[in-house]
Amino acid sequence: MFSRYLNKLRAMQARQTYFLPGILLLAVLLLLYLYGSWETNRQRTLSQLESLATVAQSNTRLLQQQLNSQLVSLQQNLPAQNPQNWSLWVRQQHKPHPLFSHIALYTADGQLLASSFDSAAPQQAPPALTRDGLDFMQQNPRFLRTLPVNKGYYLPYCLRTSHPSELVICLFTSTSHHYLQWQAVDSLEHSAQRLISSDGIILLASPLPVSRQQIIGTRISERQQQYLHLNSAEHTEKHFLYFSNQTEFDGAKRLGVVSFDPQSQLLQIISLPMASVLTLWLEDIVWPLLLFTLLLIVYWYSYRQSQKNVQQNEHRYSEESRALSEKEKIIDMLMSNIPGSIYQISLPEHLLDFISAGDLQIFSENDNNSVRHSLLALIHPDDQEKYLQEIDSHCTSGTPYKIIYRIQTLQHEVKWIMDRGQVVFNKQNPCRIEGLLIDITDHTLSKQHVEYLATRDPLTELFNRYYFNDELMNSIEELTPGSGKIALLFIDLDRFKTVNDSLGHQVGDRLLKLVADRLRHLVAPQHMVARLGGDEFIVMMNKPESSQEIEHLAERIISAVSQTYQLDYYKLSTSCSIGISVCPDDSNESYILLRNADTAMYQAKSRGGNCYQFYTEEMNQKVNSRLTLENELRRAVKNQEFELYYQPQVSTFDNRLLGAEALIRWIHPSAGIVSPADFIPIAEETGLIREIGDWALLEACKKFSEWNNTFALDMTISVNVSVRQLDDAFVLRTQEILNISQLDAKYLELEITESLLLDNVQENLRILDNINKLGVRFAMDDFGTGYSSLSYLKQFPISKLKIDRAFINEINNDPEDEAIVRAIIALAKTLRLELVAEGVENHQQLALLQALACDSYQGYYFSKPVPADVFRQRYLEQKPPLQKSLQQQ
Ligand SMILES: Nc1nc2c(ncn2[C@@H]2O[C@H](COP(=O)(O)O[C@H]3[C@@H](O)[C@H](n4cnc5c(=O)[nH]c(N)nc54)O[C@@H]3COP(=O)(O)O)[C@@H](O)[C@H]2O)c(=O)[nH]1
Repeated sequence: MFSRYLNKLRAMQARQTYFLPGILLLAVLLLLYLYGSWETNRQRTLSQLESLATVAQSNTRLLQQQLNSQLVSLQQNLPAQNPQNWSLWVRQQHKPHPLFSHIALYTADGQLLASSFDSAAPQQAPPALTRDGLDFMQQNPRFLRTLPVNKGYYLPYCLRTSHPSELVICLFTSTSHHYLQWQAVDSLEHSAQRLISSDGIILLASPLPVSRQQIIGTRISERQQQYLHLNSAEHTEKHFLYFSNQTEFDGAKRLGVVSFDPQSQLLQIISLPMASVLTLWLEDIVWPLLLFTLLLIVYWYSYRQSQKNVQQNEHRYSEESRALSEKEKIIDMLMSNIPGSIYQISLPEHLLDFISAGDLQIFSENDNNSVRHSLLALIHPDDQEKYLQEIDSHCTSGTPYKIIYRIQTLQHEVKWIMDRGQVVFNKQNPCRIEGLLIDITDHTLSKQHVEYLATRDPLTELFNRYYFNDELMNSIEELTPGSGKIALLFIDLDRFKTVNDSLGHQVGDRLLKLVADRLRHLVAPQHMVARLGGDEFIVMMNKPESSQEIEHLAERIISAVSQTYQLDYYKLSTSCSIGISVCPDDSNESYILLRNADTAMYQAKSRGGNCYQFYTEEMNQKVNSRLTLENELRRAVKNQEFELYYQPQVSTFDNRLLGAEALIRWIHPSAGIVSPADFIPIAEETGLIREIGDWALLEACKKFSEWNNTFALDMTISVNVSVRQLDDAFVLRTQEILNISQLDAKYLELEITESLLLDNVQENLRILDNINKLGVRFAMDDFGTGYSSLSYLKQFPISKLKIDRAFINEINNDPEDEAIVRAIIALAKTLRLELVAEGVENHQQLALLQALACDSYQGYYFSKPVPADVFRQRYLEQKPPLQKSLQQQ
């Protein structure tokens, strides 16, 4: 659209530039035409004047001839002797004649003798002849100076006669005689005739205005005489042309023809006023002039129209230009905001014809834009082949394409580019590419970073579990029969939890990083090491040569991990347990391989750790039975398959019932009673312990509330609490249970295992304190088997120690056990803690405990754990005798 206006405007402007030269040309042509027509008209007028002059000359000659014959006749009639009265003779001779009106007779010196004019009135007689004419005349008749007579002018034609008196006879023709009065011919109106004697006297001027009559008979100016060559010897019969400067006669500018008649010695001038010449010329040119004017008007009109159109188009052009520049600004702005650069490339050279600035700074402002860069040269060498292959394929298909490659900018920056373009064809030949380059560097780098994060463990920067799983599955898929094996080495740090809990997570994290570094350096590049989480690592060995190679790596890992670690303020030692599974020997499924390696690792742990263990099928069976148990336990929770047994706690000295420990039993529908030793660990691992523990606590509290009330007792109930149950919710739950059961908090004692309590000291301490604030007391179970830290003992709100069965069992035979029990009793006394000895099975044990002043005991010696109704019936309804013996059992 815009270019159409522009082309139109240029064409119009071009046409306009021809207008002035056109006008000039027309003017020149007009001038040439005018000049030509003027010249033609002038020549024609002159030629007509020439013709008229010729006619006038012959008329004059004719007049002369006739006058000559009259003069000759008068001369012949002259009397030989001078008469008395010449006037009479003149009257006699004077006869009417068409060519002259009067006769006069002069003396040789020009004095008038007589005339046919009225002599009575002197002013009506011709004046004397001047000498100039007479001297010149000789014997030949000729016209003399025109004379004024009686208010008129007469042209005398005179003959110096051969009379002895040298008389001169003159015939007078009035200048107003019709013969002399110039008759303008039709073809040349307003022409005038002048007769001038050879000595420059104006003889006749016809027509002549009255005001100019006095010039008749006068001599023309010297300048005119020279002009007419009157004084030269060139008087031949030729023509002279007058132009507009001839104003001698009537003051009007004239164009005329001068002919000199040597015979009559007269100059005959035929002229036309310039005004008439001009009129004739104008008549000639009027139509062409009108035509030209019309042409000019049309030309001018079309010029004006064209000018108007030019102005209109200029206006439109400027409007369009403005709109275009606005659009350009918008497009520039849009282009600069486009997340990329629009480009055009010529094929096959791959030279950039155009590339918008956009936000893709491939070229700096200093780059010479006139230099056409090759996009191909900018593409990273590693990506060029891929780029060319793509372009080639799209040169055939012509479909839009999307290629991602790197470019090196002229500032040596590497950018990731998404190139979305299309090949453009010219007559089915690929000629160029048009497209959009989008800078996806940030996106690609962040994607790479995300991919890195997605595949890496943030702490150790080893591969993470997800990436490892993918790689394991891929490796298994690629494995073909006979092509080799894959070995998984499942690594778990021994007692890492203790490090974490005792030295804090920061130290634990640093230890994990150091372990990861050692693994990274140990494992060859064709293998892979990853962190599964926590203190679990895994190594995937790709196609190990033999089981020896696997063992060798496992040994090296164990050795490396067990080397001392130097942390800022700590020197730490740890070890690891490794479980090994092999594909395809142990499984072709990645998750089974992992599970098997895990199982084997647990086996290694159960062997004391710091060793490796290959997976065996038996391990799996064990795991399977455990899984079965887990499922059944879930069902048991759902179906309330539990029952509480109660084992009495009695005074060492008099068997007085002090309280009881609630011990859970699982009444399995088919297997019968299942020991808590078998299912509590699974309940703890699966989290089912919360539900089970809550149930046991509620049940025990309800039972003892009931029994204390019913039998007006002061009995304490001890309930085992797993450390997995300890959280803020448990505090609330305990309060709630006390409320529900209406048991006084002072009768509730919660048993906590020492070793487990120390796993998360601060948190556990806070929770125990909160429970203790309810009035609930705590007993430390299995005391002596764990760390037996005195500082913790002081910190925790413990009111009772339960001496572990392991020390009581051989107390009578093993002095060390006795010494330990003795120490525990002393400690409890010092700290003012109650004491219960567990697992008292015989009298000797009881006796020794009595000797050691242990307050109370619990054990088969007095009673095994019994169901509630048995407990009620046996120990509440029937009071047991003091110092009950073994026989009662
Ligand atoms: N978290 C919970 N743990 C519980 C609960 N109920 C029991 N348990 C724990 O299970 C473990 C095994 O308990 P159990 O099979 O009931 O064994 C207890 C006694 O029967 C046994 N005992 C008592 N006297 C003797 C004895 O003279 N000889 C002998 N061989 N065994 C005896 O000791 C177990 C009581 O131990 P403790 O709790 O440490 O006092 C056991 O660890 C229970 O704690 C529960 O509800 N929640």
